[in-house]
Amino acid sequence: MASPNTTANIVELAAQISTAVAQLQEQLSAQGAPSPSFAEDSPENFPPNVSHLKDTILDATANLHEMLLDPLALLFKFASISNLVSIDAICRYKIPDMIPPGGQISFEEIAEKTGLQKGVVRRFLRHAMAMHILREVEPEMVAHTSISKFLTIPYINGWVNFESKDTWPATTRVVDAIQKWPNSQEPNETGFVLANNGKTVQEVVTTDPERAMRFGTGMQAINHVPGYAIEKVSTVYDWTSLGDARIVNVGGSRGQAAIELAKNFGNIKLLVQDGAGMIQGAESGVPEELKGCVEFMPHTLFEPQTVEAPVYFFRMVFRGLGDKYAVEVLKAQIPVLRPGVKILLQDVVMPEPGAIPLCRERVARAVDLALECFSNGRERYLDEWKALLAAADKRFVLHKVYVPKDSLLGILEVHWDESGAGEV
Ligand SMILES: C[S@@+](CC[C@H](N)C(=O)[O-])C[C@H]1O[C@@H](n2cnc3c(N)ncnc32)[C@H](O)[C@@H]1O
Repeated sequence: MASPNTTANIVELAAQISTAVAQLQEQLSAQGAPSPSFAEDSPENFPPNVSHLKDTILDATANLHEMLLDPLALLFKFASISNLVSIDAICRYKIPDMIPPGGQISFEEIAEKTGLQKGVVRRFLRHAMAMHILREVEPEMVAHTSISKFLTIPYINGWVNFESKDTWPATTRVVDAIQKWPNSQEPNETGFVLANNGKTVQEVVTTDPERAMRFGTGMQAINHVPGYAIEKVSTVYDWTSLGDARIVNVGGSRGQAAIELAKNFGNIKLLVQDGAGMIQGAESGVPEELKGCVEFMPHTLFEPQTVEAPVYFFRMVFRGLGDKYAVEVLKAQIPVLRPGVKILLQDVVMPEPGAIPLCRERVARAVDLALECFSNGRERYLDEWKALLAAADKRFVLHKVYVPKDSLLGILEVHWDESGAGEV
């Protein structure tokens, strides 16, 4: 199925843009929200009720723009690895932090503060400015845009660092890894491993605290992806329907999602399981009033589950695993499963081409390749989820899929059904 947007001609696209922009402006004005701009105080997000208009405009403008590019120009736009050079440089030297809010700084001063030659500063900055990151308000004087202001958030700066030092070198080796180990599902046969002297992500983060910190900071930035903020975990599923349930949160990291759920649903208790290193000291992050509602237990994904509970919750765990390992994790839960137990998988159900706005589809497909790069993990289409469950045991029955508006991070509700009656 081809993306429907590619069939519109330039006049139709221009008309779509014109109509949707007028509607967007009308809605923003009615809500007293500012018109989008690169001004440094421009809000990061639009009001949520205009997201459909934003999607329409982003898709139509992208299609119009890309339709007008020559083939080489289009390839250059998407293959342009030099973009990360200037972004890396300005973040590594923390240049956005040097600009006073509402003020400006000269190339000369930046050169003094960074120890770089002024010509080098100018080169990096003007490249970044061509992407709307920073602006030259008068010759050789630099001020913020909304984008450079965003880069002053410490963990966003940290995410750029992660992208430059960890993601980028590994990504350049993805196709090499596929050539070397075709169809591999092994976490030690990836682009990341080729770029890191044979070490897996797990080996790197458990032996190198500086890099572990970078990975952690990189993950924090995910909160800015629509639907991925930890606060959203409470809204994506009807947790009250579980009653006074005890939930085992497998691969629950340091309890971020569990704490969020405990805050909002006083009647549920959560046991967070993760590797011993990951949960070490995590109890101290549980707010006083939630102590006893969120507990921790060292437990690896592949060990047979030992805790009996009515609900098992996995958030963004399966996407990091190839099918072979994902099946093993499901099988590891079987010893404690009883009829009616729910297994909630919060992960992405990959959309078919054209099923969601192109701007979102591109993000989903980019993340899918990143999962390949880091661990031979993957996003899964609905039929692949079903096949995965069936491969583990036919008593894992998919009951329902919840996909929130504006996000792909949904919940697959799976029941342990000894009748093997099939999905609803
Ligand atoms: C992408 S993170 C998701 C973390 C958390 N569920 C969340 O949503 O923020 C994957 C989690 O799986 C855990 N994990 C990966 N392999 C594991 C293993 N073999 N045993 C235990 N935990 C593991 C990691 O430590 C990490 O916390």
